[in-house]
Amino acid sequence: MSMYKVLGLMSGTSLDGLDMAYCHIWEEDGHWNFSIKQTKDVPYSDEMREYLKNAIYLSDADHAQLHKDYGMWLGEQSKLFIDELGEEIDFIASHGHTSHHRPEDGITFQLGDGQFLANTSGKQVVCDFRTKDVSLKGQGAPLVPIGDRLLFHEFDFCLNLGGISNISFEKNDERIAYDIGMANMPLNYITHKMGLPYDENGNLARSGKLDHGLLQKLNSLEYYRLPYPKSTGYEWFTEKVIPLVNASTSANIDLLHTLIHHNCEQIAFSVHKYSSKPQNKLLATGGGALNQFFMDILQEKLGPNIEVVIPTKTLIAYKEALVFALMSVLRLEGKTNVLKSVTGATSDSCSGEVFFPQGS
Ligand SMILES: Nc1ncnc2c1ncn2[C@@H]1O[C@H](COP(=O)(O)OP(=O)(O)OP(=O)(O)O)[C@@H](O)[C@H]1O
Ligand SMILES: CC(=O)N[C@H]1[C@@H]2OC[C@@H](O2)[C@@H](O)[C@@H]1O[C@H](C)C(=O)O
Repeated sequence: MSMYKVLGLMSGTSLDGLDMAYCHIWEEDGHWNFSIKQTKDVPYSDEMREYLKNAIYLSDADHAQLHKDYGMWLGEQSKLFIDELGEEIDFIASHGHTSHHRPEDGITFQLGDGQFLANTSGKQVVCDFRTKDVSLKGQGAPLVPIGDRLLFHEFDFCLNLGGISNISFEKNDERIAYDIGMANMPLNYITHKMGLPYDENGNLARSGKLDHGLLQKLNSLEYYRLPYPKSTGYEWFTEKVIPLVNASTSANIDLLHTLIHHNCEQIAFSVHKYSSKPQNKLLATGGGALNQFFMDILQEKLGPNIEVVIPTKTLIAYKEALVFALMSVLRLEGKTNVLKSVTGATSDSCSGEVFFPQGS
């Protein structure tokens, strides 16, 4: 039995910062196991957040520069964390930060150059986990469901509430997953206007009231009627969601309240459609699981037959970094780490580019 010591790096759509999870991962009797040994969150400076957020609008030259600079920054942060750990690691698994995602045009791009990351950290790196799947006509997302299947099989549904919400579950022995819609992205859009990073615990949303007109317009968005496989991102949010939110004259707290109801209705719609047992367990992770009002409304909309399980804060915040660590192990063992049943690609794949440190 080999035990891998992996540093997983994730930068999500909420743009809070870099999530780092040092994990032990091993396979025993045909089952994958994990232990998250230590974690670190490096918040982005306002300047860096703006750069990453606007990367989609950069010129080719500036985008290439940011790719290299961010790769070096990831390497520096990894080196600092590894020094703090005081332990040797085997390799780094880096998701990077998505700047472009248009799978229908064959495009997905994660910032954070793997070679510069490897050179700066002095460690082997596995990164660029989405391109191969998109080249196979897949959505290139979500990727975490392979981890849901291999590490969290005791749950009927795995729901992640980051900037975007996504869900995964088994159906006829196949893993199915897709982005349901938005989660914290529009909530943060409103709280930023109020001068707050986010709505702690959902307290502001709880004090608001429902804007029925907005709820109905949001629920009517075409994306929700598309069949899976499907994925979404910042582009959909700016083009389709923001205009509806901006058109409402409701107070900010009412918008927060309504957006949470809307999210939970869409999640409940998916879960009810695909639940096949009398009693089901749903694992809720991502920052939204820390929003108590969100969790209360979710449980209310799901009803008593679906139990919402909220895990430790470590798993809530670092599950995605952990799964990219697992994906890198699978990549180096030459095993499938991206499922066509999830992404709609023409085949499963063993995805990720590998870089070895160069120079001294
Ligand atoms: N205590 C809290 N109360 C309410 N909301 C919270 C709390 N903590 C975090 N959040 C929300 O969760 C967000 C971060 O979630 P997370 O880190 O899972 O997103 P992400 O990984 O960037 O997104 P994605 O998975 O879509 O790429 C914050 O921006 C905030 O909106
Ligand atoms: C293209 C891209 O970066 N997509 C992210 C994003 O953030 C959440 C959702 O949209 C999901 O599709 C994906 O991330 C997670 C980690 C995934 O691939 O499973």
